Amino acid sequence: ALAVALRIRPMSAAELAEGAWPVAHRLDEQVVVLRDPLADPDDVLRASRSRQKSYSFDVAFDATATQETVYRATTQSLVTVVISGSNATVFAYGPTGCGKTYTMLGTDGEPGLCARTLGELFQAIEEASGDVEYEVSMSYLEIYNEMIRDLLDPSLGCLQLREDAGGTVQVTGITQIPATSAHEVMQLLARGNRQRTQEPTAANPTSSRSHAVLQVTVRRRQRGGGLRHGRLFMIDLAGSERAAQTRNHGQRMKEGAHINRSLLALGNCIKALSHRASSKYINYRDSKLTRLLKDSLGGNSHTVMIAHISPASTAFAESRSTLAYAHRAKSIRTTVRQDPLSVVADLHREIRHLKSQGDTKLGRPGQGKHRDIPYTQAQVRLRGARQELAGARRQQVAPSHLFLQPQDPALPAQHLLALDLRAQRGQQWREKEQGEPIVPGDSEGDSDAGDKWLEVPESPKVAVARKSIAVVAQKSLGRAGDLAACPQAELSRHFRQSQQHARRLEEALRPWSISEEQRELLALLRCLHRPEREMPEPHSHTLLEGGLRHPPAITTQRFGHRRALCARIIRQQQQLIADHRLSVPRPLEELYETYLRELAGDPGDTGTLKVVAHPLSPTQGTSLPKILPVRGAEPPLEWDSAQARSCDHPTLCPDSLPPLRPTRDRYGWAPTTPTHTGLLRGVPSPAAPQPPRVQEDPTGTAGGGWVGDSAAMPQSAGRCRAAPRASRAQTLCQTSGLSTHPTSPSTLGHPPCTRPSANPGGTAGGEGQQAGQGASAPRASAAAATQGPGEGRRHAGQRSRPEPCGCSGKGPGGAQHPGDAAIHPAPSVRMGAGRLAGRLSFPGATLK
Ligand SMILES: Nc1ncnc2c1ncn2[C@@H]1O[C@H](COP(=O)(O)OP(=O)(O)OP(=O)(O)O)[C@@H](O)[C@H]1O
Repeated sequence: ALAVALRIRPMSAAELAEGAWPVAHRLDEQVVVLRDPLADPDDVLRASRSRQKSYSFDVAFDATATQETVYRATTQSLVTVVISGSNATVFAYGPTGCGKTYTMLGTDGEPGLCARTLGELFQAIEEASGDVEYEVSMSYLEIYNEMIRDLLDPSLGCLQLREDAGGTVQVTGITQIPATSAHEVMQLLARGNRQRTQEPTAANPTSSRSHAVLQVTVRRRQRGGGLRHGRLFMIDLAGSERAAQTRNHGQRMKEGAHINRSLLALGNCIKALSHRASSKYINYRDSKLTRLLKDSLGGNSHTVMIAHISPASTAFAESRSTLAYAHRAKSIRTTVRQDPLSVVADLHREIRHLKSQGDTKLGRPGQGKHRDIPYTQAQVRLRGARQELAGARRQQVAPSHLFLQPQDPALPAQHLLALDLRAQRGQQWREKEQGEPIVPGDSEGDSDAGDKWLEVPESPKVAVARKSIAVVAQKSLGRAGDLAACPQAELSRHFRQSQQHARRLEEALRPWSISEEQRELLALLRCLHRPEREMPEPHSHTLLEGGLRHPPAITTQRFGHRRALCARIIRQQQQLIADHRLSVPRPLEELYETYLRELAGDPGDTGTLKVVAHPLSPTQGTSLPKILPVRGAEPPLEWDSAQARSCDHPTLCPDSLPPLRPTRDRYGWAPTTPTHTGLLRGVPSPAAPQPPRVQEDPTGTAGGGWVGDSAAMPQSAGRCRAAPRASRAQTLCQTSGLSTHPTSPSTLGHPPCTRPSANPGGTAGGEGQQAGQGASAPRASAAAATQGPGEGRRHAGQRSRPEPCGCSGKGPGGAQHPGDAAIHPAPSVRMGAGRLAGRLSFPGATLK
């Protein structure tokens, strides 16, 4: 893009004399603010209008900026551009008397951009390598009243512009003076300036009445290479002026008109170039200035425009239009093209250079390569190495292919078949047992199926399919015999070997006279192949994961079996609950909810669930009771849930799930009714339900603690409630076919045990609270549960101290010590849904 800089000169003496004040300020390195001096702060009608406007540029300078600063920020970079053979342009633009000539030419003490640029240009040429030759020449012209004059030889008169075949605009017949030093150029420049038309105006006593164009041409010739031309234009434009401001008449006025016309043409070009997408045609022909600047503006040049303004309030209008002009120029984009001929020449030279390098490295003379013995030898060795590398690569890749083969291509088919079979059996069973219409994917129905569907015989079609899959699997296993026989360690070793082999080959190639590029290529190839060694491992992981996601038929079968068992357990428990008209404790509801969600695969509802059919209506039939979400409803019954709450979800702490079958050694519970030999040992048969009995409190201080007993249960502050709990447990065990532990405190009169209180604040309610306070009791239970199951059951406000507890180390909740449960799962169902079933069986056997 065209780089645009803005320079604000200091206030002149004349401006200060006429009482002007500064209205243009540099805000930061790029932003300039112009304040309207006529804006009346008391004008309420224009109060909302902004009285100042900011403009941003590539770089902005104020009065404090030195010539050196301006040079470094704008023009210095162009030196390298020009000596490398490209075009560059720097031009000063602005109203008359704003410092354009000062910036470009400067003074003796403060030389301007021209002197500095030329000084650095020659210095760079001097420092350039001996391979490159430079020739510098210069021409200096002015465009005065639309006429081109040679400032180095004014006698030539009016010169003409023409475009050469390459589209470059040239001034015919202009004097080109070779220069060998900056000093020489500056002398020529001074000579030309003396010829430049300069007249005093009211605005500037040394007003330039023409556009001055210094053209420095640098011819760059690379030894053995092509020739390049770099051109540097340094243009000091005449200042735009207003007749009223300059108070010009006659010739001055005519000059001013020409100046303004050419500047207007320049402005139009800038406008058109800044909207290049919409305006395809750029009219450079309106003035000599724009024709000359065609390359600089329209492309093929690195161009810098330095706009100048006065800070004075009296120059506000000119400053505003200049800022807008320069701001618009900022959006011009230029594309620097290189001389195609010189580019081609450079490329040829590069090719020759590379060829000669290659010849030297391979020991091959430029001519007669086939007769050269070292070259032929190198070719043979290279061919051999190539073959060896290819072999190594094949070896390296082969095991990857083995890994990539699926373990058993028939496996997916088997899975499909198993799923189909399962669905088919479920369908058959339901039709037979329930006569229900079947909804595909009805998981609840599947659960209900129990293990009956397992007994449905396999259809002949499925059996045939299974056999054919087995045959295919056998065949494919035979084909992949190598893989099966080759353990992973062996394959890894194989990879390492081939990798080492490749490295050895690479080492062997190193002393050869191969080029740097070839060596780099080899290294790259090795890097490319390396990941393949590591690839099989993640891939095998993926395969393994896939296998887990699609478990084999046997796993599916097992899972179905467990689910069926689980459903049976739940049914029987429901029967038990219904028969005894027991309320469902909240943890059980939660577990049940989790269970149903697992069945439905829906992690959604978290509301409290309530068994609708319970406790008022006994569970009917064999189907699961319907459970509806009841948000915010308190569970109707307190329940010692410490253990259950300590681990709500079976998948989160599966190891703490209570076993279904009571074991004496761990929990102090043992079945006393060996007649029940089903999966739920100790659970009374639903066919012969016995109502739960309320055990009399041996101490006579509390009721049985069962729901509904709360009214009858007096508060018993500070007393351990383990005894009635144990009594209830005992009662239940009697009714459910379980027996209390022979050494249970409830039967042995509470052998005291000293346990540190886990509830120092005494926030957990005691059993008396639970039983006697109805709905508030579960909260206390929950609080107690947070302190560890089986602990902290005492009344609120009870002080923390070791105290005798009337339990046998199981906690006052009777059977509620960690891991306590009345029913233990059979070993075969202690996984997955079976575990969940174990949790569900828990309250049924420990009910008070
Ligand atoms: N940055 C500056 N620092 C100090 N003096 C400056 C600066 N810029 C301009 N001047 C002074 O302002 C006066 C006018 O400057 P100059 O002749 O360069 O203006 P100009 O834009 O070239 O005017 P014109 O277009 O009429 O030729 C000169 O006396 C010059 O020394």
